[in-house]
Amino acid sequence: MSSTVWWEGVEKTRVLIAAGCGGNKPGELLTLRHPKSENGTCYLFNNGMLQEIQWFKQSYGSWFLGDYISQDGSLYMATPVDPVFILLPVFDQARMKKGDDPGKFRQLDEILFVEGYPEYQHLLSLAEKCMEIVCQTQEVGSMKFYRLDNSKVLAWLTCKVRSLKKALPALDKNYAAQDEKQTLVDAVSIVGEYLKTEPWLKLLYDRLGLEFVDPTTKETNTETFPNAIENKMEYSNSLQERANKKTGKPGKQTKQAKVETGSKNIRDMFSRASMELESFRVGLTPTVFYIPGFVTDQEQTQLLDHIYGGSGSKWKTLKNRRLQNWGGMVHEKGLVPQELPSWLTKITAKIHESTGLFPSNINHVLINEYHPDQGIMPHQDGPAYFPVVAILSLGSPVVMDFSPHLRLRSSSDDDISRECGGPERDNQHSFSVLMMPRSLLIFKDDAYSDYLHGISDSPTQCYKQVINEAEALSYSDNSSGEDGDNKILHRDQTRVSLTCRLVPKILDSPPPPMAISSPAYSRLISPYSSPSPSLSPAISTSVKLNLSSSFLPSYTLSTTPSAPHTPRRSFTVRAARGNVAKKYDEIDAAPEERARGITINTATIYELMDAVDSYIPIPQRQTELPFLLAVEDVFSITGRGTVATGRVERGTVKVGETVDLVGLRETRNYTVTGVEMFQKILDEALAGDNVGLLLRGIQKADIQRGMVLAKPGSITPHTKFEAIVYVLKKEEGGRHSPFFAGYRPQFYMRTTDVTGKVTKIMNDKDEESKMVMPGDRVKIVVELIVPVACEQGMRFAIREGGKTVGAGVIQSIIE
Ligand SMILES: O=C(O)CCC(=O)C(=O)O
Ligand SMILES: [Fe+2]
Repeated sequence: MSSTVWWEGVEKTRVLIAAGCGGNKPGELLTLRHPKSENGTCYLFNNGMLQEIQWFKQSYGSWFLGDYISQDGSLYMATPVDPVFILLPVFDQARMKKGDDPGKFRQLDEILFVEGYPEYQHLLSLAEKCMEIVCQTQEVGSMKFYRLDNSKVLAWLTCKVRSLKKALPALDKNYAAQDEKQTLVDAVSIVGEYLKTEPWLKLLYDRLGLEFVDPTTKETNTETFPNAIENKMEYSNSLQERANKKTGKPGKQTKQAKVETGSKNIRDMFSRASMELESFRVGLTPTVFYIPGFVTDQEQTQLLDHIYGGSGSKWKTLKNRRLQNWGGMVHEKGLVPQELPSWLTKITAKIHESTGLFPSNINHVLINEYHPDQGIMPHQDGPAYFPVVAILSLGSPVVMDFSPHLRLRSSSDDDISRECGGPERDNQHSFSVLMMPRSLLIFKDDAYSDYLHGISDSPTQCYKQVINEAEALSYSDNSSGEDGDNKILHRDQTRVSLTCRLVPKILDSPPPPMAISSPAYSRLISPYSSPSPSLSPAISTSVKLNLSSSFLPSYTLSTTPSAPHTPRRSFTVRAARGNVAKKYDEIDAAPEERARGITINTATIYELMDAVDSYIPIPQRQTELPFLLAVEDVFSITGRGTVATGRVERGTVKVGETVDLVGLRETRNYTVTGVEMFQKILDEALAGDNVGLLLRGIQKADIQRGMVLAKPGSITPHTKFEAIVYVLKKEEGGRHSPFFAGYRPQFYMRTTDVTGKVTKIMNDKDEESKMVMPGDRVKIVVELIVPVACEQGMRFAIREGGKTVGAGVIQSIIE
């Protein structure tokens, strides 16, 4: 989905259409080197997505924006680009390869230190996520080192070219009409727009067995947005001239023009799918997508025929269901691959291409079969597949429950009354999804890492409170589940699901078996250790986490101490919605689950909760102070208005009250017209509550993370302050080198990073000093580039591209 936003705070207002911005966050403009031309080029970085900016201009035209006319009638369009292309030359250079030697392994922050281009540092976490696909990595302690690997780069490029070649005929008749080899050449030349001729493009031609064609004429046609470090939205007219000068070879002119219009679409296509995916997002947070009718009836039948058609030996019987494993064996260190059969690659390619979420083809599929009274225990999928999983459902519908990790609640007495969404349900953070046959469920990131997912083994399930009821039911021809108001689903058929994931790490052979196999040792190193029979019977522990509000630490937890001779405890807790007590240990212990890479180490969770509970005092809610909430996210709710979410840091706020919106822009005030907690409407919110505040008269674009909502007049925005900071040492994960006055890191203040400059450095005695070494504690003066709501005593972190390098507290406000 694209949205049009005003881009303010740059010298001249421009109109930019950007993908997936959601309208309220224009994102950051970063100046990076174009991967082909190496010229400084402006990219948009938003929501973890890197986008290149294209520029379109008509000879005459201006924009009418509200009551303002922007004379620049150009249209800037941001389209997602695979960051691997952009980072490739940087990683290439960083390995300092000479001749045939493979070069050096380097840490990400070193690699991204590009002379004259400090904004590469913003891509740190993105690089961490995406560059393993083209790098070899080595871990030493907590440090990770990367080195670009030519064969991986070529494999990745070949894959890009192949999927592009496959997609071209569907996009443009010209491609459909030509022969395959020509389409391959066209695909390479499109990909080549993002590659330096030496070495990549030549190597790629070579690998594909094509004759290398000098693509220099293409380079002049680049229409990406050029660099302007000081004035981000300035552009050079020469670009337009260049764009107009089509320098294609004579006779190829028409073809060239066609390829170019096509190529714009095609560039988008790398991520267009993920833009469209946005419309399938369900629930507010975290990231869950539900796509009804992902496969047709016919495709469903064909898949089931293949699943049941084989020899039958593929099925493995588990305790509570049957399972087929396709794609190879997953080990903690990666996948020992086995080719997927073509009927599976067909469906996985469809998932890969239409969602745009997997960096390369899905290579692992689990097929689970559930009879109506079978389910899967709450679990987390293994780290090998992080961060995304796609589950295709066939056969009977079912409800999948998600419950947050550290907040597993006990089998308290009201569980049964709660089971179907009774009024007392207080599981603010749990949620459920109705999975209809032929649908695709995708969950990623937080939903993958911070929640357990499971399916109860009850043949009837309640779908009253699912986050996707409308989406699931509107598409379904099956309304037999409706049972008055109770919304009970009768699972009267077998369900089959395909859990489709990508294991990026490929192993050549299985890792050697563990040399030491004592249970105590394996418990230390693996979350999957089996209980030793001699240590049973285990002691049961009752855990009561009272999460009546979202004020995190306000639970009580009582445990029956384990007897001294029983080092292992068993924990009996209830599934978030089930009325059947579950032994989570069963999952820890089940070798089949372990082999599947499922991880749940509940014992450690409870040990951790024990420790947390006895260690951290319950904080007092600071309800007496003036209200303040730091905005974490903003949503636009059709028909209702704009909702800002976040945790109330202090004070209280009631419906009808006026609040100031402070920071990043001029302070304005708005009326709170609604206060909501997870699925609960409230009259007021107190310090510690995680809430959404519905605000009157505000557009989504006017409010963003980093602003605060506060009692009018209680806090003001500032750009300059004096602070005491501690700069982390290298060993503490901090910088390796000193910094000087003029240093420009990001200051993480409440919910956002703001760039700022350290303008003055002072030692303990208030004498000005020149340099700050890692490990130093100093006083500094900071000037932020935008005003932020801040005050004396406020803490912040100093970060470089997402990595914390220091911490500080504001001593006094200067401006
Ligand atoms: O069958 C499902 O929908 C869930 C399967 C699952 O969670 C898994 O295979 O890890
Ligand atoms: Fe799972």
